[in-house]
Amino acid sequence: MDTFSKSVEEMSINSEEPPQEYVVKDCSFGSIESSDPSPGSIPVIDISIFSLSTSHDPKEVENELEKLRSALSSGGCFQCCRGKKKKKKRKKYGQRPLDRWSPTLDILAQLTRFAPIPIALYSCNTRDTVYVTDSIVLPSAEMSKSVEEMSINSEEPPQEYIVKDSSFGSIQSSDPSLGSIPIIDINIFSLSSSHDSKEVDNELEKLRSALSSGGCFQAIGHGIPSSLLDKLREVAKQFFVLPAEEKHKYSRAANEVEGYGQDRVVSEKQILDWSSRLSLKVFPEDQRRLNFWPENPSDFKDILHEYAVKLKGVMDILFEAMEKSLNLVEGSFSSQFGDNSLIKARFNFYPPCSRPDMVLGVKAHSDRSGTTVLLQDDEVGGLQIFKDDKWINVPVIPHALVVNLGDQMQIMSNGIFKSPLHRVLTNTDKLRISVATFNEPEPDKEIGPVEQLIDEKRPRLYRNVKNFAAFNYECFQKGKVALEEAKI
Ligand SMILES: O=C(O)CCC(=O)C(=O)O
Ligand SMILES: [Fe+2]
Repeated sequence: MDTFSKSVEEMSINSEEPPQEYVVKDCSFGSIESSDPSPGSIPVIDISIFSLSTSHDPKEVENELEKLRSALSSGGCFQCCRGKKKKKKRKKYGQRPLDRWSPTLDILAQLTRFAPIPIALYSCNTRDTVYVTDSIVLPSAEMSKSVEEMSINSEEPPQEYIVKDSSFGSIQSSDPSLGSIPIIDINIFSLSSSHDSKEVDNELEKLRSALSSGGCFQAIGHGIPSSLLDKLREVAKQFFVLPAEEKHKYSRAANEVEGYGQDRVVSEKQILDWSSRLSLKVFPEDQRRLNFWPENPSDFKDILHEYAVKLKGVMDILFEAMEKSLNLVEGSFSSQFGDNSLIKARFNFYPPCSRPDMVLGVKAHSDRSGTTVLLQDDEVGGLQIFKDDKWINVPVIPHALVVNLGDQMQIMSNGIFKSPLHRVLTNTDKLRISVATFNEPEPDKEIGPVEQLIDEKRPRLYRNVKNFAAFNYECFQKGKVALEEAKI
């Protein structure tokens, strides 16, 4: 089977010769043993001194700051330790979960108050050793004001938010194209419905056509009570309008996805989105990190849980219908997600913006998920899908759910179903809320085009992939598009 190549762990265990893709041309760096160890040439800095909560005397702080300035302006690198703790026996292999770095990252974040430097640092161990596990970038934007604050003061968006050569106009001025996103009654697909087979076939054909053209439709008849959808939007709004200090209790770490915050910044050139988000993993249930689930409003957790359980049922109906619409064996898609597939919820909050002609709520992207189900705001539009070479508005239908496919379904369907490019426009006077839920395969499960969809007329378009989330992130950092990179 054609797969992404073996992991380095596998090759190492078998002492295999590294394949061509790993070989650095014209290499002259030798192995780690043969390079000059130069002990002491990378300064070691005790960053706990910079923590706001410590009581070091100002002289000590100044000394350490000077060491920091000198390290960063010479080599641009240092090893950090935190206090003078006893040396603990370190595990031979394996990294700490990244959330354990958070206290260190917080101190590093505080550093930018002292030193206005873009810090590109690495996750650090508690004592003297820098493990290069995942680089984090804390450019000034990440530390600066939130979009909520700027919106309240009607501030002009800073440079980092301005989309160059923007021509998207504001939502009011773009072509409404009502009706161009199909509406599908998914109740017809549920086992308990009593529709005749002709009706079911018609709706399956509508589904196939929607997903293989725009990759998107509005689902009605999904069975989730309207009152629950209203409550979900309401608790989301209540959370986002809380004071900043309250929301910051749930802030995500700079190098993590879960929690409250703005864009995860991976490059200095990145244009920022005019939105705040709260991202939470809801399934598998035992992987929930409840410390990120807001206590305020008090019914937030229960409502999200209730919605998530119902949504899982909707996803099951959708998978079955998608398989049927392509005459596939039952489970062709769903079995690729595994028994412990992930569902992540992302609450999006778009405050009004004084320059909707130059700033986007979310820049154009396709979702990396398998399937995304989106609850839109009940009044304010903004979502646009790129279809037939133009951006079209997704109309607001208060109790419908927008279904758009993600990249992994495009791969599994061998390119028959589409993962649409979409974006969100801002507006000058109304805030907008949406709740996106992303269904993804278990990270360790290999996914790939369903064999039944590969033939001479339609050869295999994509390789098999594992952990598409990580692959996608890697590509994003390099300015590449994961779907393109997964092509054969
Ligand atoms: O807010 C929306 O309508 C869409 C949000 C979105 O595309 C996302 O969260 O991936
Ligand atoms: Fe999206």
